[in-house]
Amino acid sequence: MTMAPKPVLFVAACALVDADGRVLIAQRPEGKALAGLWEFPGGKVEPGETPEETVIRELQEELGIETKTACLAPLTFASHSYEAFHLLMPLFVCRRFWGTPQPREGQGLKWVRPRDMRDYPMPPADAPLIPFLIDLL
Ligand SMILES: Nc1nc2c([nH]c(=O)n2[C@H]2C[C@H](O)[C@@H](COP(=O)(O)OP(=O)(O)OP(=O)(O)O)O2)c(=O)[nH]1
Repeated sequence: MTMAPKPVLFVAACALVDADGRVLIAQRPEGKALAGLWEFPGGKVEPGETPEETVIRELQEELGIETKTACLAPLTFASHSYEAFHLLMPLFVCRRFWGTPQPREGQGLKWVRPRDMRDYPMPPADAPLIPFLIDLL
């Protein structure tokens, strides 16, 4: 039997870094897929958007902060097969942003050191990204 090919889902995410080298993670709200897990802020790349534009939009919508393309540095990416789709997710690093992140969607927010991220359950696609943040910070 042949299987239907999985669609590739294109998501863009961002590691916001504070002056102490901690990274912001957000808890996925109830009702969404992977609810309760801690993730990097971000979301689906909409048609016509660059991944940088997606990150800038999602940071505004989810956290109420502003940044710009010049402040987003590519770090690495996730490529992970979930049951229903294959996730392709570039991860940017952002150290320069305006405003204080607020939980605009009622999500939990936490600033954590990359070496402590293992204490926060994250989606399976995210685990391979953590060593890159440990090396960077
Ligand atoms: N934002 C984000 N999504 C992640 C991470 N790891 C991971 O597997 N994902 C998955 C979960 C979702 O299947 C997908 C992101 O979609 P989403 O549902 O959060 O995106 P969105 O905000 O555009 O969604 P929605 O309002 O349409 O529900 O990527 C991560 O670290 N950050």
